[in-house]
Amino acid sequence: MSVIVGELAALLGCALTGTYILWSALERIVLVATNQPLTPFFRYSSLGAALVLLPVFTALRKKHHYLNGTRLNNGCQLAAVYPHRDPVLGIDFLRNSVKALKEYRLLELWDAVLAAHKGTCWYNALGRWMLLTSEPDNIKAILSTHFDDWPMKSLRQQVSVLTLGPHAIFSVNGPEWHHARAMIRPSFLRNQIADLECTDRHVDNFLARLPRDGGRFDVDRLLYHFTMDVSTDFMFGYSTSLLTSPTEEALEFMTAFDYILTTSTNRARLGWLVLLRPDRQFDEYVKTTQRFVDHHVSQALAQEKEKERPYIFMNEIIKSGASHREVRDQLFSLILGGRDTSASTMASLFYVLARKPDVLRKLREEISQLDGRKPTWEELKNLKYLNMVLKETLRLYAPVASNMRTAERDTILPRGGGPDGQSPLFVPKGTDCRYSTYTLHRRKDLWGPDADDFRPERWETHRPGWEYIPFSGGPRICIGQQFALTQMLYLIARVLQTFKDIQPGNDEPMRHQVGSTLSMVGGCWIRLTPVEAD
Ligand code: HEM
Repeated sequence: MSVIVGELAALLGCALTGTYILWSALERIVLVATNQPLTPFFRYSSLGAALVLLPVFTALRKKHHYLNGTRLNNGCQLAAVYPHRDPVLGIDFLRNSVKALKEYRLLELWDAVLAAHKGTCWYNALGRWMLLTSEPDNIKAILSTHFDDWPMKSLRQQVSVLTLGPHAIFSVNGPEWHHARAMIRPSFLRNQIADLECTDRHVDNFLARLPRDGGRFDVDRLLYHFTMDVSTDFMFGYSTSLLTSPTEEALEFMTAFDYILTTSTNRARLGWLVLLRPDRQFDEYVKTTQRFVDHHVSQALAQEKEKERPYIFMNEIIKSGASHREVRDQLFSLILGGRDTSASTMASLFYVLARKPDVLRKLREEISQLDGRKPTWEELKNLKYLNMVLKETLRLYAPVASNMRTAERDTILPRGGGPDGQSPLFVPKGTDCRYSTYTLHRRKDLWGPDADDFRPERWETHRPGWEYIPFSGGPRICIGQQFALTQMLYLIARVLQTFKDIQPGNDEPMRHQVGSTLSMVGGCWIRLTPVEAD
């Protein structure tokens, strides 16, 4: 009933404001053309007032469309609305979000909002109404069952275009995305992913950098160097060697890569306002990263470079017939997709291991089955407890902690409507929907009362569905999932074979900065005791 009343009121509002705007415009046109007013009520028309009423008219039209869609689509009900103090622009929510972001508790803020609104609600972001959800059924609809309704647009796409280029797999949708995915897929299907030789070389370099004297150090930075070295080696057959002897070119690339990654999210948040805030450094660094990738692509295309390994991702992509530009954008996507996500996950894991002696002890017991041998790929997969520990890390500290999609057309989400949030929800075309993986992975109704605790043992019985999406799900599921898991399992196993104890290097609480991936504030400081120190 309230939907019908609201719909009628919105329709009436639309009719009144629309008529006034149209009439004022006509009055002005007729006056200019004939020097005569159109009606005797001319003096009540005003172009200024019409301009002010235009956004009101647009808002009422959208509201009418939402209410009408809700009424006409069987079972749909209205979703909760965040109780804005400023419902026009939502400045209050923006201010809270910026404050929370600065205090490293943005994810907790969204968590509280979702808890207060039964898992789904509307909020106003500078005049644009957006959905926030942590409902597994909604996430499944967005990523899988209604995949075509929900392309990757808006902020996330803008970030990708800015940093990776227009052809990058993260920047495109529809046929272009199918094409990009098909181009990359063969690189990941090969059993070379299970070939640990390349990873092993970089793990050796990583282990060599770890202090053996029990001194505290920041493992976070070394992990980012490790993932960059290993990614570039797999992609180009040339490693940045940041852990050993980086070239000038590699250091320049790393500096540029870090800068554009940290600033791109903020730049994309500005939308078109970005034109008013040019950042020369950003543009320069984008060129630096492109030059770096270009250089290696050109070498491969000219086949000047002797193959150091039989299998290099770049050569596989080139074989697909892709243009130089496409190869560059995809390779850069793969480096971006792989470097920070894996490093962030492993940093969180080290932080936890330094504070969970029980987990560490169990892990070391399991690893001791290898009798000090380096694990093979099959052995890695059989280290059950290690696999559970990694799953639990990806649950609590999923590096891609939230994500967003945009409704391409009017569509329906299965949950979020009605007072209990369990009815279907009509979603108008153009709506941005943000989903919080952070909240989803910590929901007590889905994970039990100990959802906030790090408890790898839960994975003995838990068979996850859409309540667990560290690698996303559906057709756009992370293409590098197996590659990433193998690298991480291998590195952790080798560290535990080399060091018998991990201790915290400071008393700092774990805090994460939210960018395109999570990064640990202040790094991850630990102390290690080598096995031979008995
Ligand atoms: C812990 C490690 C990783 C995590 C948690 C992770 C997570 C994710 C997530 C959540 C997505 C979906 C993004 C979206 O739809 O907006 C994604 C996509 C993707 N990831 Fe990963 N990722 C990891 C490692 C890697 C690695 C190592 C690579 C490459 C070597 C990689 C390459 C990609 C690519 C290319 C996509 C885009 C797929 C598409 O759009 O079709 N990822 N990843």
